[in-house]
Amino acid sequence: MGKTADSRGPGGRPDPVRSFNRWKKKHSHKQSQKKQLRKQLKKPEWQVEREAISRLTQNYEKINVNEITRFSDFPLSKKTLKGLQEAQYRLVTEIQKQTIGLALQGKDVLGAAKTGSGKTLAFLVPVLEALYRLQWTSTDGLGVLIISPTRELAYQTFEVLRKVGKNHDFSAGLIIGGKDLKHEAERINNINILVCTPGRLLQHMDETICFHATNLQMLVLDEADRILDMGFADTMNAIIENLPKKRQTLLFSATQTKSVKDLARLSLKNPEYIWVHEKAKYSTPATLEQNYIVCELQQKISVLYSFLRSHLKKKSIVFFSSCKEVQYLYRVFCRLRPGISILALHGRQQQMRRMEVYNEFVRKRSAVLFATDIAARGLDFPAVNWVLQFDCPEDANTYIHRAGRTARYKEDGEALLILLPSEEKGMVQQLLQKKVPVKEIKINPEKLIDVQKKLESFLAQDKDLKERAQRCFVSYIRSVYLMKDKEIFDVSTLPIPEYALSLGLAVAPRVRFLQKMQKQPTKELMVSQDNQVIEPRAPSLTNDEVEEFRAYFNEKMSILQKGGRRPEGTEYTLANGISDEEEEEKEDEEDLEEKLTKAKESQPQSVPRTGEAKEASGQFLDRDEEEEEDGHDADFFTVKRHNVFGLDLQENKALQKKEPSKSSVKKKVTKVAEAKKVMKRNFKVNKKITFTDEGELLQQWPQVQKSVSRDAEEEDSAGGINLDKAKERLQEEDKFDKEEYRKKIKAKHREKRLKEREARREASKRQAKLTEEEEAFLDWSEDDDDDGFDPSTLPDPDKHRSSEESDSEDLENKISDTKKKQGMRKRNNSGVEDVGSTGRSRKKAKWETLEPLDTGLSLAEDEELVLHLLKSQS
Ligand SMILES: Nc1ncnc2c1ncn2[C@@H]1O[C@H](COP(=O)(O)OP(=O)(O)OP(=O)(O)O)[C@@H](O)[C@H]1O
Repeated sequence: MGKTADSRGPGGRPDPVRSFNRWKKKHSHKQSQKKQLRKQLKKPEWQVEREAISRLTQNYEKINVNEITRFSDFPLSKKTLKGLQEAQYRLVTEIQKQTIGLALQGKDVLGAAKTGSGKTLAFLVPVLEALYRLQWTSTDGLGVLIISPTRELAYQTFEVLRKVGKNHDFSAGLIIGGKDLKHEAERINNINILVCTPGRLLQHMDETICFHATNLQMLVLDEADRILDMGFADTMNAIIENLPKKRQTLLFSATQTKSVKDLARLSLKNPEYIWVHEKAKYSTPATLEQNYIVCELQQKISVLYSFLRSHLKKKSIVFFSSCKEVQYLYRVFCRLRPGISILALHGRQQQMRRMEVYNEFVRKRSAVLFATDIAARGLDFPAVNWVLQFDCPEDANTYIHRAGRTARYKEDGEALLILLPSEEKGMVQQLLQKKVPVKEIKINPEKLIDVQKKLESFLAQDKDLKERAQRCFVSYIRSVYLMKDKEIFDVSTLPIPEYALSLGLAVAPRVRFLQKMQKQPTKELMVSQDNQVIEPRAPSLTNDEVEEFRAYFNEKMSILQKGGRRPEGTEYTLANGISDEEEEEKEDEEDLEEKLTKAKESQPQSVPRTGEAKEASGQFLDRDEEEEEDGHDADFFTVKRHNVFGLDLQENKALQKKEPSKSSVKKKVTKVAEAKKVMKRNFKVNKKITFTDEGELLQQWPQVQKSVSRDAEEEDSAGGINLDKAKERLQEEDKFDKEEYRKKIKAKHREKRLKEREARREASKRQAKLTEEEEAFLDWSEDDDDDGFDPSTLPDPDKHRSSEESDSEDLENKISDTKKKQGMRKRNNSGVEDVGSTGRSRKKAKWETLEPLDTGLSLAEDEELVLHLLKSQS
């Protein structure tokens, strides 16, 4: 009130002086604000940014998880927020809410949350902010490493990063292999955020000059439990060695590792464990409906076909345990034409094809993707309705990841697991332990469409398909054999012949390790010392053995992928970014498995290999196995196994010391002993005989001995191998061969000489003819002078020239012949050749020997004549 009275002048009118003062005050305040703004605008961008950064970092400590519902509730840079908004990310998910704040504060974080809950953004947002805070530029080099277990997952993460981080100025790169290493190497040094697979990253660390991670600020492991498991152990150890100790580390997965050992490897500093759904009733998304069916192995293909026929409008992923199964069944199902488009994704495809399939499946509204476990983790295909696990997953974690390809981020989805009767109890138990709610449902037998006959007819027409079926068969059996959990996976309970029939094969391909395995129980009975009857059981590998084997396999594959070259002092697990999961499906997997079987055999208690000869004549086909036989390393289990764990030299020695008894017990098999064994068996080599055009008999293989001592050898062949005599014989044979060779070479040279002379003679005849023609032409042109000149009547200048050239060559040849003869004579005289004088004499001879020599004699006679002349000259 008083204020109003004051501001008014007499008569209630406003006091103009006071009003003016008030206006002046307001105006000057506005002016000063404008001035400040103008001043700020003049500031360099980096300074404005720095001030904004300092305001943000001050707010980091004030983050209250309970108050956060949106990304904008976090103190994030405008660039990141803009990127998130443009990609339609506004509200945060639980894992994002709980981890982003901690990560912004610079803490090491282990985050676990159900599949499809948004873990990718939970680490990408802190990644962008970390580099923004430091005002990172391309000249600062590599700032963040994001490692994914598969190429597809790395690609997907990279795409999200590009989308969300598009307003930032950092450079991001994707290094996943399958591309030219050089091409990548040229760009890798300018990358600030690198999304990669472990193998390819290590390859660059080792092979790309100038590539280093010394400035690294943050390491992110997506699907951390997978990356830290045995399959990637060596690669990851080597990568970590190349990283600075002072850095921030973020680990994310739906099934997080709790292994202290793993975490120690990463040297985490007081990490924050965030298990979002630890107390949840189930470990899988609430919107995911999960069922399983139990059916016989031989029914599975028909079940799958019937399933597809009844879900034609849906988008489904079908998981198989091996690559060869995917390859075969994909082809067969394409031929069966179920009425839905089928795609296949596995580790043996070309990178381009893999990318095509991935993008195609993302785009499709209804389709079915046949895949191996390379598609099990992290992939975010939109709107997948069904996940069907055709083969039982190796453990509950794999189940969770596979099933998690559907029902992602608030969407619904269904998962169906197909179990064999022998797998049911163990697997269901494991799933329930892991809080996975699965219910059994029954197949309606009336709706089951049997496709076996169709498959049989396909295979009868197509040999290639049949071979694929055989490989698929062996591959599946092996995958079961190799499974760690022997309570669930028992290869001896599989209905082998029925399974083969269901694939369309009339006869089951031979699976060598199975045959050997079946023989083993007999041996066990034999070695039983306390006269107790031991139940025959399938020999199974211990978990450790399987793990060792897998790790060894990875290592081997990486070397193969690098073309067999392995830089000294480095231990690769994977190369070209091919994940362990992919590699498990490679052909060499089988090679190694076979090695494992062999290694087991080589142990003292293994079955003696008496049945080998019988097996060799076995009626069954097994191409893969035959290939695997080659190049097997008998001692792989002892020597290579040490490498698997990256033990240092001391440990190696210690291990070797511990095992002297084993090696001394084993008798060393020399080549001689092997040969004797073969001789005892009356082993006969097949002969390859061919006939010449004249009907003459020629033995091509094995080569018949031609030396003189052959008879002698035959005489004492009864007495076994005499090494000295064998050596002598070899020497004789060698001499004989050399002599033969010399003769052949001589004959060849002679023939060549004769041909050359013949050619020269021909050339000189042609020359004579041409000179005649030329003269005739000149005469003719003079006669027809009035009719005008027709150029087409001219002789071809090229021809003419070439004939001239050939003449001059001819001439030179002659000269060189003469020279040779002279040279021969000279050598004969003095034994030393004077290069200078030869050159001069050549020049001279060129002008002297112009006339072609035609004596009218035969070549041999010519030669003799020349020699005679030369002799008489000397
Ligand atoms: N805050 C968000 N708002 C909206 N959608 C989101 C959000 N966060 C993530 N999503 C979406 O959720 C889906 C799953 O996210 P993401 O792939 O990160 O899951 P994940 O937890 O990594 O799954 P997985 O364990 O299978 O790897 C994606 O399609 C993603 O776009």
